[in-house]
Amino acid sequence: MQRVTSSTVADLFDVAGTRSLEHAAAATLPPHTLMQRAGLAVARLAMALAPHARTVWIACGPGNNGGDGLEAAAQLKQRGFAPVVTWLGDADRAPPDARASLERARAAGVVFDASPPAAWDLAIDALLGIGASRPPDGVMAQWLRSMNAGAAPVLSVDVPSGLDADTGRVSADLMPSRHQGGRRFCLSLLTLKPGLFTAQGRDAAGEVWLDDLGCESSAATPAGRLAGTPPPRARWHASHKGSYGDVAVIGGAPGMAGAALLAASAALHAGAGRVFAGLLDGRAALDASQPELMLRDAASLDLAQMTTVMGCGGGTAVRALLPRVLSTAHRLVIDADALNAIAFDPALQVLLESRGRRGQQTVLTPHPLEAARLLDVDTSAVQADRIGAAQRLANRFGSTVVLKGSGTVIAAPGERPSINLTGNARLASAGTGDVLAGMVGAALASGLPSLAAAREAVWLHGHRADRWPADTPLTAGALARGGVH
Ligand SMILES: NC(=O)C1=CN([C@@H]2O[C@H](COP(=O)(O)OP(=O)(O)OC[C@H]3O[C@@H](n4cnc5c(N)ncnc54)[C@H](O)[C@@H]3O)[C@@H](O)[C@H]2O)[C@@H](O)CC1
Ligand SMILES: [K+]
Repeated sequence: MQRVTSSTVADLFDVAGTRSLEHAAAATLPPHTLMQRAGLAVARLAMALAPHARTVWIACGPGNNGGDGLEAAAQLKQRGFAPVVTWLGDADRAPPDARASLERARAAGVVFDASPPAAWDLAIDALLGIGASRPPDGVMAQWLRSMNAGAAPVLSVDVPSGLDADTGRVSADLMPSRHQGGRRFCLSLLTLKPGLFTAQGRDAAGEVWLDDLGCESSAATPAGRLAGTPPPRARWHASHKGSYGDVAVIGGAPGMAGAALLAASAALHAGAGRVFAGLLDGRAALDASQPELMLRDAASLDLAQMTTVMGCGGGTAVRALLPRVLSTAHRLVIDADALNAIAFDPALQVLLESRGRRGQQTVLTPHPLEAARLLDVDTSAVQADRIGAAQRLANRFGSTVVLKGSGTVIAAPGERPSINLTGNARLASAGTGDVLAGMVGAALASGLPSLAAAREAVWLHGHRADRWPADTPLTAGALARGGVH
């Protein structure tokens, strides 16, 4: 059993992949073995989370997820705990593994009840796993809401009940409250599922653990991966500012210069050799607080030699520069208003598509609304399948795509999408996206290929937020400079 952290490197398997692994494993093992291993793993984690628990409420559903709960109840009871099971199944219709675990729980003397105990020290949610076919309702939903509202920790078996294991969608009324409720844990069984790490999945699951039940995962193709910590990038002693590349930030239309200056600052502090700010606000001549930044007229920059970060605070003015930038920029990060301009202009889309064929590296950094515009769908369609949306965008435009939001997805044509696990809700503030664009620019300018550059920058951006002191406000300016100064 292992805890999943932002450094974990692991494959992610969707429901179809997990099912085929389950079948392959079950075929080589005596009957009920997988469920017994699953139940034991749940019981062990439960004991570690609440070693002094007097009452453990285990809510079990009608299928094999419920079977895991019943097995865990038997194991806990045998170890001196007092599990109370509420089971929504029917002994005559339960799947064989669950029925065997039901017998074991009964034989162990587990208490079964029709309704939850008056109080509990740990709740185990074994209502639905990867077999959820519709949003929970009725008694099941009521029990989930009780768990969410209780002060005790909640341990979800395999996935939080009602979570779409492939996409991370959960119906809003079953999400834990931000203001009440205990800590949340999820023990994913056999495989890690992508939905645990993106969309609402991270908040619904809480701290994720994996038990592979002693099974190999080579019999299925992963749907994605957790890429873990990027490799450190060495700076040679015998190097100079030209060794780390030039970044040109183009954006900052009148009234929005701050966005471009944030991106430029982030590029500078992320290690770019030289940073030019090509502001569309002709009035800005010097940023006195950042004298290292070289302010230039955007039209005068030789983009073929540089990495360009395009769009931060660009407004509509950025549109006129895009044909030249898309054609000539050797390495390019496209953000914010530049993405919007491309979404509404088929001619720009053709220019973007052709970059890959010319060997030019491109990273798109949309948030869900920008991604929706580029895909000509609405935001909810993007959020309903973030991994699929990121991959479609990458394929459509021949670019690396960073789909921002909880569980940032990074996709590139022909590559397995990955989900980044650094970062937290403190990044939900103005300007942090501009900072990320600048950081991707610096990574690209160093010579990293676009996918590696995107992964490195996204990881580092979130990592800075994760290390941010709790008592210090996180501002984009300080984030760009690498921390609190
Ligand atoms: N068979 C085994 O030995 C193993 C099973 N495992 C567990 O089994 C789970 C998958 O089991 P199942 O395929 O039985 O699926 P689930 O137990 O996730 O759910 C399927 C059952 O719930 C019902 N159902 C679906 N949505 C519902 C809803 N909204 N409201 C009420 N009932 C609903 C279905 O009719 C079916 O009876 C995994 O998530 C995992 O927890 C794992 O432990 C691996 C080993
Ligand atoms: K569950």
